[in-house]
Amino acid sequence: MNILNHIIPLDFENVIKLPDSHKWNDDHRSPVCRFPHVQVPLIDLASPHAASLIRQASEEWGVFQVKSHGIPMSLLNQVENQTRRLFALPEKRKLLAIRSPGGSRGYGMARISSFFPKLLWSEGFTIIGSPVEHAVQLWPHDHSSFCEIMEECQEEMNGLSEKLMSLMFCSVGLTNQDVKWFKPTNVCKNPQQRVLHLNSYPACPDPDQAMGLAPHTDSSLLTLLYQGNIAGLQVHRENMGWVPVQPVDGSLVVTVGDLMHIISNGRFKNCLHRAVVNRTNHRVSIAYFYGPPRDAKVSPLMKMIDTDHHPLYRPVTWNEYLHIKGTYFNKALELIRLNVDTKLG
Ligand SMILES: C=C1C[C@]23C[C@@]1(O)CC[C@H]2[C@@]12CCC[C@@](C)(C(=O)O1)[C@H]2[C@@H]3C(=O)O
Ligand SMILES: O=C(O)CCC(=O)C(=O)O
Ligand SMILES: [Fe+2]
Repeated sequence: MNILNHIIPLDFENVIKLPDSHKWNDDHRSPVCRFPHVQVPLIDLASPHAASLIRQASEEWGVFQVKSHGIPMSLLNQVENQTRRLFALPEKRKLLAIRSPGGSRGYGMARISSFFPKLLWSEGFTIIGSPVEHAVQLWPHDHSSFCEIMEECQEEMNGLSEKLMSLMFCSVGLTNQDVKWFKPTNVCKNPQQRVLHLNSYPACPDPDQAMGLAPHTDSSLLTLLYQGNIAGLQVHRENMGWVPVQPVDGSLVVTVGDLMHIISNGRFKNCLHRAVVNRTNHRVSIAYFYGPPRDAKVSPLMKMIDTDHHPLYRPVTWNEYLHIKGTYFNKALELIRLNVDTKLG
């Protein structure tokens, strides 16, 4: 298959029947959890117990939803509207901002697509740092509202990610000083660290055979996801299967990424998740990937290691890990795992 087939999405506007290239078989579309009462934890960040609830959710699930998070609903609505505005553009215009092969920024199918035998019923747009360069191509005379709203979103999501990181550290007895590279400032100075990814899942003529976003874990420390009020995200829980994450008005989903799994020395679960599609509604979601400074080596934190808990992973930078993930996908963690006999020091 041509490499661009995994970057250029289908022109969904003009499709009335699911093409074979997008028909997934049952092995890939394993069913949802049989217990409807099983729900991803919803945590009120205003609660005095927030830190311990986050620890428990991160150890058991690797995912939770948060409310009272402080990001104004008006901003989330504007981000959703701008996202819909972008994906409603004609395919020809969106292709002006196409991601280059091997690149990370711009319009296209999610990078994981090339690791699966069938194509995804979705399109995405990744912003790293300033969105301006691509926004000018999309709206030559009217890009400023998109840029202002996306930049404000990056700033707010960065602040919330830092707050959640501090709570997670605190919940396992760490202070911010225990983590050399973690310097919460509330203002994200390094543009490379502001990764915002917009997802679009058009209504699908045969949702049971299609896949919005195939099962994956995120490479980040944490991912914040706004999914509006249309369901589609499912998380995998051992012994239960795929659990749908019900949208809760104004709340955000927080998933633990691979790098958090590494620095917690396996204590926090990295969350395997996927997105399914539906017949009637065009769903969009907005993901903010929070990671360490690009050149900082991250490794299991000293306080997570003792004679019973040897370090499980070697040090990696976020850039290096993204490269390994982009090449080996779900084998990436295995490839940086240390031998069980490796001793401290
Ligand atoms: C920082 C990043 C995380 C990401 C790869 C990227 O360089 C930019 C896009 C991100 C994304 C979004 C959709 C799912 C995902 C697995 C993918 O294919 O591209 C993630 C990547 C990731 O977490 O590895
Ligand atoms: O759209 C969703 O619910 C999931 C998005 C996601 O997993 C991602 O962007 O990494
Ligand atoms: Fe994801």
